[in-house]
Parts: sequence; structure tokens; C-alpha cells
Amino acid sequence: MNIIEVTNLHKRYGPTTAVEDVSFTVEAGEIFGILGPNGAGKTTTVECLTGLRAPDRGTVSVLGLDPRRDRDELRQRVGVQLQESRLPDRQTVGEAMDLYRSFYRRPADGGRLLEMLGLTDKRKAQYRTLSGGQKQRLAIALALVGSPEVAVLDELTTGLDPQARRETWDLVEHVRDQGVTVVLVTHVMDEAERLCDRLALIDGGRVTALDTPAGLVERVGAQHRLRFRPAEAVDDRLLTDLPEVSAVQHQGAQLVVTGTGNLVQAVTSVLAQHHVVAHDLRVEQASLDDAFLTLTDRRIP
Ligand SMILES: Nc1ncnc2c1ncn2[C@@H]1O[C@H](COP(=O)(O)OP(=O)(O)OP(=O)(O)O)[C@@H](O)[C@H]1O
Repeated sequence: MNIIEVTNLHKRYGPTTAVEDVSFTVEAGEIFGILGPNGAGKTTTVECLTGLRAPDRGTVSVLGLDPRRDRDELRQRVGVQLQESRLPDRQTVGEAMDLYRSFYRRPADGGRLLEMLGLTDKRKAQYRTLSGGQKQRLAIALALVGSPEVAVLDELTTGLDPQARRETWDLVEHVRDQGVTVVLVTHVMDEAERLCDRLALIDGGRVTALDTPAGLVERVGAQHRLRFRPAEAVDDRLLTDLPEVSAVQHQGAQLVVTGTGNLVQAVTSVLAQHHVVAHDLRVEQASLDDAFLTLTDRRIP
């Protein structure tokens, strides 16, 4: 079932075209990423989803409702964490939680939410004393406090240290596992790769690709590299004959095999057939980073 349907969305700010003909659907229970460079039109798209902006053209449907016309209803059912959400400096975590709970018909258990976000011992702490990671987790808690069916998270981990980022990612997966459909706006590739079931890559106000992270990588024909030290000499042709392999290089005692598709399996099974042991085998995956750069450089129609 489609939870969100965006069809031919257009939005201009004066002379600037922010969003130009964006369409995508988000299915129930998925983590859907909106990925793109700065100024691509991500935030504008999300603001149209949440009813904060009216599209110039096109239609948006969220849970079968119109974000502008049915804004009050959707506010109850869609949790939003927008960029740079800020609370009053002296408000405590507990006060913020109680206030936000009062906005909703079906508020979540505030204590459990704080516990899930590792903020229980910060209940009495004022907002200004929280670390960046704690503020971010609080913003997520407040986006979830209405027990939403859909959570929209914008620039989730900006400014967080690696540990806090990983914890936040675990949390988003946990939220999805509870049945919440998640829309994640990001320009961070590893985040999209780790979390998203599918991604819309937006560049210059247009969707340039829509696929799974692996599909995007595959689409640009990104190459994997396999590196190992064979226990005995290997005839290169054993490897170059494989359709997956595009190149074999010798680097000292190491062999570096480059290729696409199911490269690892193809190479390891041919080695096994010839009883060649591969020492120190390492796989260097093509990343979504490579795909992103390629897809935002040379547009795919
Ligand atoms: N309120 C506004 N008034 C005028 N122009 C705007 C406004 N908001 C956004 N823009 C412009 O519209 C374009 C798309 O901006 P948007 O914020 O949607 O992109 P974004 O992908 O979210 O970028 P970022 O990753 O930097 O947040 C940009 O050129 C931006 O300068």
C-alpha cells in the first residue's frame, strides 16, 4: 500500500525553481530516503509532504489525505523532525515531552520514549545543557511522541559524532520495526546506504534516480574490487574468462580483481575448483558515494 504519493510536484520561489516535476511513492513500512546535494530541493519536497508549503503544481497524498486541506488530521498522524528544531533554552526534557504529548490524541508513553532514546536520566536537564546528540535524539523523540504512522526525519545526524550517528541509525531501524513508515532526508551517503530500503536521488529539483541503494550502485555499473594473496600461482585466464571480471592486476604477491555483479562468489568458486587458497581476502565494495557522484554528474534520463 502506498502511504505517500507525490505526482509531478513543482515549486518555485520567485525566479528559483526548487522542485521541478518530482514524483515518487512511499510504501507502508519502508524507510524511504530522499538523497541529494545541497539546494537539490529535498527540504522543499518534504515541506510539501507535511503541508508546510503549497505546491505550485502537482499533487501530494499522505495516508490518502491532502497535506494542505487535511493538515490538522495529518498533524496527528505524521511526526516531523525538521532541520534545526530548537526548544526554549531553559525548558527541560521532561517539560518538552509533556507539552508535546498534550498536542496529540494518542500520545506515546513519554517515559518509554525517553528510555528508548537513552534520555531517561536527562528528564530534568534543561535543553541548553544537552549535547548535540542528545538534542537530536530529543527532536526524534518529539517527532514520535504522537505515535505517528509516518515519521519524516530531515538531516537526522548532521553534527553528530560517529558513535551518536550509529546509535541514531539503530533507533530509526527500531522505529521502523514498530511499524512506522519513515521518510529520511539526507545528503549523507553512508546513512542512506545503511538505512534506506529505497531512495529517490534528487538533483536540481528533479528525481534523477529511484531505486534501492544496491540498485543505484549497480545502475552506474560501479565496480567491486577483490584483493587476495593466492597460495600458489593462478593463471589469469581462469579469472578473466569469468563474465563478472573486467580486470586482473598483480600487485606484488597480491591479485586485484575488478568487476561487477556477483564478483566475489564467481572468483571464490573458481579458486575453490582449482584448489587455490586465497589468503587475506578483502572486498572493496563500490559505494553509494560513487553512484551518487556519477548520477548527479551525468544525469540518467
Ligand atoms: N524560502 C525560500 N525562498 C527562496 N528560495 C528558497 C527558499 N527555500 C529554498 N529556496 C531555494 O530552493 C532551492 C531548493 O532548496 P531546498 O532547501 O529545498 O534544498 P535542499 O535539497 O533541502 O538543500 P539542503 O541540503 O541545503 O538543505 C535552493 O536553490 C534554495 O536556495
